[in-house]
Amino acid sequence: MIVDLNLGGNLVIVVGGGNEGLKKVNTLLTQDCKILLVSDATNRQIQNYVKQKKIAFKKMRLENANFLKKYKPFMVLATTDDKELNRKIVQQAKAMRCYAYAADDPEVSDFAFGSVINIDDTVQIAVSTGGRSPAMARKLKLQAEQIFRKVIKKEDIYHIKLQDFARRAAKTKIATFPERKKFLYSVMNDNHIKQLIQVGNLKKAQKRVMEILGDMK
Ligand SMILES: C[C@@]1(CC(=O)O)c2cc3[nH]c(cc4nc(cc5[nH]c(cc(n2)[C@H]1CCC(=O)O)[C@@](C)(CC(=O)O)[C@@H]5CCC(=O)O)C(CC(=O)O)=C4CCC(=O)O)c(CCC(=O)O)c3CC(=O)O
Ligand SMILES: NC(=O)C1=CN([C@@H]2O[C@H](COP(=O)(O)OP(=O)(O)OC[C@H]3O[C@@H](n4cnc5c(N)ncnc54)[C@H](O)[C@@H]3O)[C@@H](O)[C@H]2O)C=CC1
Repeated sequence: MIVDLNLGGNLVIVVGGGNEGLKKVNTLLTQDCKILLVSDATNRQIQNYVKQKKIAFKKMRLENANFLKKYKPFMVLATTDDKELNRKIVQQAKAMRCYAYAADDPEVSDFAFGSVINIDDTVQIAVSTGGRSPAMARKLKLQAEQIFRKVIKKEDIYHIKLQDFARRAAKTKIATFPERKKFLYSVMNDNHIKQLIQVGNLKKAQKRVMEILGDMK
């Protein structure tokens, strides 16, 4: 089952600062969470993230998973190349009731990663083969990406941002679901809004949304 997890600003701990650790950090940086990386060594890209204060880093050689007890993570990702250590980390994380993942052990992980197309941090499209072939998931993602980047236009991204604005306003100002739904579709189909979005004028489009909302009362 593919779900879109809400990390809700919580702490995610990534153990291991190699290729897999970096991949996970890159994914997490598109999400709303705090990131702590624990590893005895890292690569340059990770060091850049630390310098830019995008992630916290603890340089540590681990023998076991006891260090986790000092934290209150929402999710723990074990990405070292030591299978035994990754397992201990997953066990400890589960004992602490957080989501646990090991890069080398789909059996014990609470979830798997899909191969994700990320368009402007606004639309995400995931390909999963359910663990059958990660390499094929990646290949299909690359094929699909060419198509999706043509189909999803800049205007669609603006419309999503405007819908976000309009739904928030609707939730406080329109009492029933059918009316809110009708309002959101009228925003999407409004010719004036379409024109404003074409020229990238989100501010004026928001003003027009509030006018439509006012007219509904
Ligand atoms: C189950 C899963 C759990 C998880 O880790 O999430 C998992 C597990 C494992 N992958 C392994 C190997 C490879 N993984 C990749 C690539 C990706 N792996 C990803 C996801 C997943 N990998 C989950 C299932 C997703 C699905 O089936 O759809 C992607 C999609 C997303 C991501 O990692 O973020 C990302 C592409 C991202 C992109 O670029 O778009 C490649 C290809 C390459 O590197 O070129 C290889 C080598 C070739 C191959 O094996 O296919 C091994 C080691 C096996 C061994 O030791 O031999 C394990 C562990 C095991 O199976 O035991
Ligand atoms: N899920 C997936 O898609 C994939 C999973 N893998 C698996 O992921 C594992 C990790 O792969 P890579 O990141 O490429 O390895 P890597 O060797 O690049 O990175 C391992 C990292 O763990 C750190 N580390 C190892 N032992 C440690 C300890 N005791 N204490 C603190 N830090 C420690 C190292 O310093 C290094 O930064 C591999 O075992 C492989 O089986 C590999 C490729 C894809």
